[in-house]
Amino acid sequence: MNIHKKDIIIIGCGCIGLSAGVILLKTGDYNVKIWAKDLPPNTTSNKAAALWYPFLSEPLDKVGRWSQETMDYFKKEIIPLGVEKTGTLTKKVYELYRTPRAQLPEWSPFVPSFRRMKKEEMLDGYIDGFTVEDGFVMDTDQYMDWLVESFKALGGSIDQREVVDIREPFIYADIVINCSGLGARELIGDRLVYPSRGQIIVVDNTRDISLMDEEDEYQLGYVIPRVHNSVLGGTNQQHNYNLEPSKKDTEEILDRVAKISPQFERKNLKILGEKVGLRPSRYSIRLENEFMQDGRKLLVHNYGHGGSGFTVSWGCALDTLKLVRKGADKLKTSNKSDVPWYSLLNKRRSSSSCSFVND
Ligand SMILES: Cc1cc2nc3c(=O)[nH]c(=O)nc-3n(C[C@H](O)[C@H](O)[C@H](O)COP(=O)(O)OP(=O)(O)OC[C@H]3O[C@@H](n4cnc5c(N)ncnc54)[C@H](O)[C@@H]3O)c2cc1C
Ligand SMILES: O=C(O)C(=O)CO
Repeated sequence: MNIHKKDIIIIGCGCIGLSAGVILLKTGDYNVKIWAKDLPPNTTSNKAAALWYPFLSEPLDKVGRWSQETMDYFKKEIIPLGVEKTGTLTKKVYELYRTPRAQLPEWSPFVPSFRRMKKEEMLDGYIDGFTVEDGFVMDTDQYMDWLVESFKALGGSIDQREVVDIREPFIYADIVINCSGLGARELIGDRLVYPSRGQIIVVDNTRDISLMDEEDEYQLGYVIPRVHNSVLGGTNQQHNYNLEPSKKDTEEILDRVAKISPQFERKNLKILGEKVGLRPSRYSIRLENEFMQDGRKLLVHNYGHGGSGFTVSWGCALDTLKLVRKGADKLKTSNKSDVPWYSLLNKRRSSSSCSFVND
């Protein structure tokens, strides 16, 4: 531990916490430790498909910028390392509709390669759609393992431990990053974050294009080709905490993807497994500073990424660094005569009493 660097504790070892940790460590200004209840492969992040595509997350203008910054980071820092290392493959993506879409997605102005699909690209049964030429997909287990390796190679350390009281990590660090995903509901009492249950099916063959039928944002049909297999999805069941795969959902997903193209009819597929994850949904991704303990401690919130955690991860990590820098400058130095931290423990706090500082 280098005493000239500021100590930071990140709560959470999903794609959000790990990306933030890598960006902070790359500056050379911080000692970074992750505390997390669950480690890969037992995080929501490991249950994701995953492809780069803004989905089920707000606010769409910021999601647009964060998505483009993430795409730029992948192109510069990750894809050149090769698929064997990172499990990341570039794959064009088609978003398909059976009804006309007058409006372009609000995030699209931020993504130069975004365009409406041409007639000749359309699949049977669809009349409208969008495409991003330089999209990419991650085999999430392989990608998460690479993220952990990268974080540790930069000097980061990971403790598997649950944080029951948000004030605990502040005993050891003046700056804490809250990347707890759905856990923020309990950790800081944010009842605005809730689960959107997603079930996926892993099948044996890979394909050349990611195909997403989001005609109905709850009855999803998508095929996401990955390195060694493809992922079929999916479901979007809000406030559903069931982590067990459901036979009914599997059957309905297979019916929906068969409608995308006859090549995905179940007779042509070999099911390798099913996964369920609870997307950390929130009306808006929370990425902001909160000053604690009379301004002597800084809590940076980075959670609530819904269906786009991977898609915005590096953009949000870069903004986390900006927030840390801005917040650290404003921290009051703790002097010894201050009230000791444990005397605050009997003052229960609800999130509504937090003083949010939007930087
Ligand atoms: C089926 C499915 C498909 C998806 N597909 C895509 C996709 O194609 N593209 C995309 O961009 N996104 C996709 N997503 C969304 C993406 O998975 C999430 O947005 C992302 O995983 C959120 O990352 P996270 O790090 O915030 O959360 P998580 O991965 O849940 O990590 C949270 C971490 O915080 C820890 N934690 C929580 N509370 C505490 C506590 N009190 N003490 C200590 N540690 C704590 C947890 O243990 C964990 O380590 C998909 C999601 C699902 C379910
Ligand atoms: O199911 C999801 O959350 C997606 O982002 C599509 O892969």
